[in-house]
Amino acid sequence: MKHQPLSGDPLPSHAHPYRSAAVIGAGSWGTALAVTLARGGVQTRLWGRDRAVVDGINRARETRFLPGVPMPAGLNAVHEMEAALAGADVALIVVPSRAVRSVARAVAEYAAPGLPVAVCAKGIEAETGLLMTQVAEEELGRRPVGCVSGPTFARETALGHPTAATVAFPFSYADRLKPADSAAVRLALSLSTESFRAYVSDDLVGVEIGGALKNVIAIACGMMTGAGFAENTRAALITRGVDEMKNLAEALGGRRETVTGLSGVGDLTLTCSSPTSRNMALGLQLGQGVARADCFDGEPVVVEGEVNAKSVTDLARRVGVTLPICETVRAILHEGAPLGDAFAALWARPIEAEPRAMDLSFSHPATDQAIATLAERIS
Ligand SMILES: NC(=O)C1=CN([C@@H]2O[C@H](COP(=O)(O)OP(=O)(O)OC[C@H]3O[C@@H](n4cnc5c(N)ncnc54)[C@H](OP(=O)(O)O)[C@@H]3O)[C@@H](O)[C@H]2O)C=CC1
Ligand SMILES: O=C(CO)COP(=O)(O)O
Repeated sequence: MKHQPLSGDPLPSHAHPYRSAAVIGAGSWGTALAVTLARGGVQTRLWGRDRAVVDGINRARETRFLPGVPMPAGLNAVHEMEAALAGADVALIVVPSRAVRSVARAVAEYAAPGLPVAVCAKGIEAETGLLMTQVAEEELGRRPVGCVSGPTFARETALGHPTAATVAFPFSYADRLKPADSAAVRLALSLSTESFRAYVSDDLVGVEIGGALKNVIAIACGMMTGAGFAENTRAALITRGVDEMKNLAEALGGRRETVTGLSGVGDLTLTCSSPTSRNMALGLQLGQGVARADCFDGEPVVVEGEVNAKSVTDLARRVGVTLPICETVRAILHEGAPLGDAFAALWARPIEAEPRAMDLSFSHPATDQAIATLAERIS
């Protein structure tokens, strides 16, 4: 039953959205999700660790994370975890991936037994190689843990641009008997408004691997674009990136077809297409030759693909999957490889079959000279 896809039917009409939600993390994505829930009529408490941000939301009804977006009625910010979780029907954890474990631990202290928790961070834990939901599960004990993922720039979501995302939770036997009561269906309904559509999945691995890898591949797209290459290059990276997602998802027990959905191809397309993406933006700057310390004018910015270039390749190596694009980004960001040489080597890999099923036994015709020429063009 574990890997049986849900049907494509509409969600059960007798399902009810949650009445109240706690959103843990008052940055740009946490606030955008809280705004979305509140607009749909869910009483929403947004927990932030920065008192000034919390006060700004409650008093001025605005936040520096989403300038110009008014906070709707039904959304209140709090600074105490206990207050955020009191009476909540569902909780969303929306902090950077490196903070998910400590925040989930704090949530576990006050969350009601059985409270469903959705993790909205994208990444793999560096120290353990665990998916974000697995990290949260370790801290949250017997509470159902799922995720929300998809092509969702926070600002566009908060401004009400039509947006879609996937809500994934494991589907137990009881959930299959009564899908209307499942956390996935109820959270999807809670998030759905006239501008936000939520789809439902039971394939957490497939969904989370898409979210973790797309950031790394977006850095690659940015690097190549920044170095002066154009649309052919970006399309190749996106398409071969999908292959990397599928292979890793499958090796970890996820489904290849999940990768073709919003959380995989959808998010990869978004993130690799726009400098609004912080991952793409980092790649663009590095490709233009800006030193890492000077990127984003030296401001600290959450770039999940940077740390995850290492964690996803560590994980892939452990399960015997090769991720050539992610390995290239890792080599540049973490192993001091010159950008031009690393991308030249990526393009000079042995010729492969597409799709994988075909066996090819000849080797790549590229000579050392051809590699050197491409490396020179990039650097
Ligand atoms: N922004 C987007 O468009 C989207 C982001 N995401 C994902 O959401 C996650 C969060 O990103 P995003 O909201 O954009 O990041 P932001 O930088 O906008 O906000 C991060 C928030 O997390 C808080 N935070 C950081 N570390 C901790 C910690 N140890 N304990 C408690 N709070 C902490 C920050 O608090 P402080 O300000 O005090 O540092 C801040 O409120 C990432 O994994 C990202 O990939 C997913 C979809 C869309
Ligand atoms: O995940 C995102 C959109 O879906 C946000 O992308 P960035 O973190 O690259 O800005």
